[in-house]
Amino acid sequence: MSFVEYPDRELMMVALSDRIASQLRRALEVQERATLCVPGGTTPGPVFDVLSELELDWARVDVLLNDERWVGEESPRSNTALLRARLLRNKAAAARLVPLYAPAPQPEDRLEELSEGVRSALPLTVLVLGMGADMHTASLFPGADKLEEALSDTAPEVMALRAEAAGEPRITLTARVLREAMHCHIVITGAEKRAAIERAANLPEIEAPVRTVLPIATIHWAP
Ligand SMILES: O=C1O[C@H](COP(=O)(O)O)[C@@H](O)[C@H](O)[C@H]1O
Repeated sequence: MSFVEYPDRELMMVALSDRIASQLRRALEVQERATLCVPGGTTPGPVFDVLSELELDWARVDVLLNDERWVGEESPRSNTALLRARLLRNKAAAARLVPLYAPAPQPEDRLEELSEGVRSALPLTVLVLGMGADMHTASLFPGADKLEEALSDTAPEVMALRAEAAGEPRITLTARVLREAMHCHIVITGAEKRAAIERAANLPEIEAPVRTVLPIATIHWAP
């Protein structure tokens, strides 16, 4: 794992956006399409704002979330709504959204069709992950009901998980899909998350799920 420390958040968001865009551009020189996989939550909004304005052949980019909370887009907790509002606009409006939510009472009701869409966008060209202070990444939460399977090499690409800390049911890419990404970035802010990621490096994945991607990740941190 490599660790990049920035003096402030604004600088980090601009530098990371540039790096993501150049990795996508390079991939598009040698392949027809590229996939950008991004987190939801409170951290990535400013990266989305910058990225959405960058010059790129967005029409050849598939955009996919790491995970989704099982809520409709009218909910302020919808990661898909965040994507539409902050990333899939300006120049990036031409990108294709690979959905990780479809209206239904439970994620299992739509799991097969959503997984099929995800499979069509694999492997991930550029993976950007967030992390909670509890060391979850995507929706791989410590204590989640099917975490062991979701971390295994034989997991399906997408799973529905439930965890007390997660609130609503979740749908998430599994660890093996994350680990197969060509480029992997983790974006975190603040002292609490820095301490958490340092702790994660010495814990088993079942206690610190983010550890599963640390060998391939570049961590971007700002205070
Ligand atoms: O629930 C989630 O949390 C993590 C971390 O979010 P943050 O608000 O602490 O930045 C996020 O990466 C994940 O995509 C999201 O569903």
